[in-house]
Amino acid sequence: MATQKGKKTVLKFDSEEDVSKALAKYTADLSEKFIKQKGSFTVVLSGGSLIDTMRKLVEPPNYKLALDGFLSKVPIPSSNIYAINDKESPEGAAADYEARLKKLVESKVLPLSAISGFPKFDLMLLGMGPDGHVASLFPSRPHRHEKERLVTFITDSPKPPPPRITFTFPVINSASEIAMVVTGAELANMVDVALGNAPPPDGIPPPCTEVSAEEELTWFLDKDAASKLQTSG
Ligand SMILES: O=C(O)[C@H](O)[C@@H](O)[C@H](O)[C@H](O)COP(=O)(O)O
Repeated sequence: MATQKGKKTVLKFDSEEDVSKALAKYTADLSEKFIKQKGSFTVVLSGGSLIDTMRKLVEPPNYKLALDGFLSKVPIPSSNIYAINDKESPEGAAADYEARLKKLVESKVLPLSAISGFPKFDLMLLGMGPDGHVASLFPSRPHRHEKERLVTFITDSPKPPPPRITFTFPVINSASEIAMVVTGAELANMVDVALGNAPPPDGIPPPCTEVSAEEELTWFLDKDAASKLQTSG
C-alpha cells in the first residue's frame, strides 16, 4: 500500500450518472479553488471511460455550474492542452512529453512538490483497469516501479493499444488532488483490493494500491464498483 500522504475519501453513488454529476461539481469546485489561489488550474486526464464520465462538465443542467465554476474561468486555449505526440515512437513520445513537462516547470506553470521534488499537478483524473492498472502502469510491467523519470513508455501494453506512454508514480503521487473514477461491477473485486480490504489475487499489490495524493485522493464509485466493499467501508 502507498504510504498515504494526504487524505483518502471514498464516495459511493447509485449510478454512473450520479458519479458523472458529482465529478463535474468536484472538478468545477477545485477549479474555483485553484484559480482563486494561484490564477491557474492544471489537470491531467486519463483515457478510457473516464472521458465519457466527464460529460456532465459540459451538459445541462451542470453546464451552468461547470461554466461558472470551470469552463468560464479556465477557457482552455488549445496551446494549454498537451496531447501525446503520437507521430513519435513510444520512446520518442515519452521523451517529448517529459521535455514539455520540464518546460512547464521552468516557466512556472507547474510547481515542484515540496515533498517529492517532482512536478505537481493540481488534479489528476484517473481510471482503473480490472487488473488494477492505473494510467498505463500495469501490474506485470516493470515500468510501474520507475522512480526517476517523469514519463515512461511501454510497447506491449496488456490493454490495447500496445504502445503507450504514461506518467510515472513519482509524478502521479505528487498531485494535490487525485480522483479515481471507477464504475461497473467488473471492477468491484479490484476496488476491494485497492482500498486495502482484500488481499491482491496473486499476492502482489497492484498499481492501484500505490496511488496517493498530497492533499486528497477521492474514489468516485458507483454502486456496482463498490458492491464488494464492507457496508461500513
Ligand atoms: O486506457 C487508458 O487510456 C487509461 O490509461 C487506463 O488507465 C484506463 O483509465 C483504465 O484502463 C480504465 O479504462 P476503462 O474505464 O475504459 O475501463
